[in-house]
Amino acid sequence: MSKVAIIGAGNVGATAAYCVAEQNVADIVMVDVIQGFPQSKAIDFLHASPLRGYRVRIAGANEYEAIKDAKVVIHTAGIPRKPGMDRMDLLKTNVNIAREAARNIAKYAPEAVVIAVANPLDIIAAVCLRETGFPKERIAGMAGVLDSTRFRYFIAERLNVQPQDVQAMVLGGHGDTMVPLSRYASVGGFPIGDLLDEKTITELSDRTRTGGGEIVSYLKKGSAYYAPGASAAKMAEAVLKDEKRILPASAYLEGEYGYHGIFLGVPVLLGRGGIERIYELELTPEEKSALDNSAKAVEGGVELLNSLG
Ligand SMILES: NC(=O)C1=CN([C@@H]2O[C@H](COP(=O)(O)OP(=O)(O)OC[C@H]3O[C@@H](n4cnc5c(N)ncnc54)[C@H](O)[C@@H]3O)[C@@H](O)[C@H]2O)C=CC1
Ligand SMILES: O=C([O-])CC(=O)C(=O)O
Repeated sequence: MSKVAIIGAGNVGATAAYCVAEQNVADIVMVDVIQGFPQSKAIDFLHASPLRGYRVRIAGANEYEAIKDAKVVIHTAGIPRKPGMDRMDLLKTNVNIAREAARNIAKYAPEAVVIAVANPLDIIAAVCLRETGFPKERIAGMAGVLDSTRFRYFIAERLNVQPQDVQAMVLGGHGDTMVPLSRYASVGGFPIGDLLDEKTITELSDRTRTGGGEIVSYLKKGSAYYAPGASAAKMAEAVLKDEKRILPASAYLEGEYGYHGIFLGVPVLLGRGGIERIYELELTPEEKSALDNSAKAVEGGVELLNSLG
């Protein structure tokens, strides 16, 4: 059976592990710096297996060696934000953690597809690319799946329909400048513009942009993890099963959409090889200008990253 390694067994990492277990397609190892912590999660998940029906091996470890030969590595290790903080405020701490993790991924799991999750997401994905030396296809940032699932849920809630019947795509960086593409959103095949008025669509787009912050302001001591964990697991499944899913993900751009040398959320084809294709959508001038604004925010983060040396 394939192996999925999850770096960081905290809220997002453990939730991702639980969701991956339920897919029943890969053994799981969680690595965390806290002694005993990932081991406790692993045993707890195994106790649930008679109830939840999975038959995979689940282990916890404090040494990176445990990720040996993983096909997919989900990098969640890092601090979450608290009220009043921006995701970029996490940069310095989480870059150091990501550098160490990425070097170990390169050492122990050199063939892996890496799904970056820790924030600031588009910057942590860049660190994973630089420090592993992997081809760009094998580094994918998880943000668009989460942001889109939030947008889908808000639309479904408003229309009182099955959330799975709502399709929507959120592009751009994983921050408040992200770009919910309402023009491409649909419900059961109908464009949402046929079902909702402009004011409502704007309201739902705005709530999507600040969806993470809304949870931080309620939770106070951390950030969202159920939907983020499920989103990372969905990406892992696409890779493990070679599903060829079209999903939004943070991908390294070399000219696509006019951007160079940054990770940004765009529609991709996700399969065994990681990001097997990047789709370039036709954007209206308004959409392109919103995406430019989002790319600028990511570029600011990359400058900060470069200044760390
Ligand atoms: N991309 C996205 O859409 C999302 C990203 N996040 C980000 O994910 C990260 C994790 O969030 P949570 O799980 O809620 O935090 P958490 O604090 O619950 O878990 C983080 C874990 O990382 C571990 N850790 C720290 N340094 C480590 C190292 N060097 N090696 C291995 N493990 C290490 C900690 O011991 C802790 O258990 C945060 O940066 C958060 O902002 C959270 C939600 C969504
Ligand atoms: O809001 C945060 O800091 C965590 C996150 O990225 C999200 O939930 O979208």
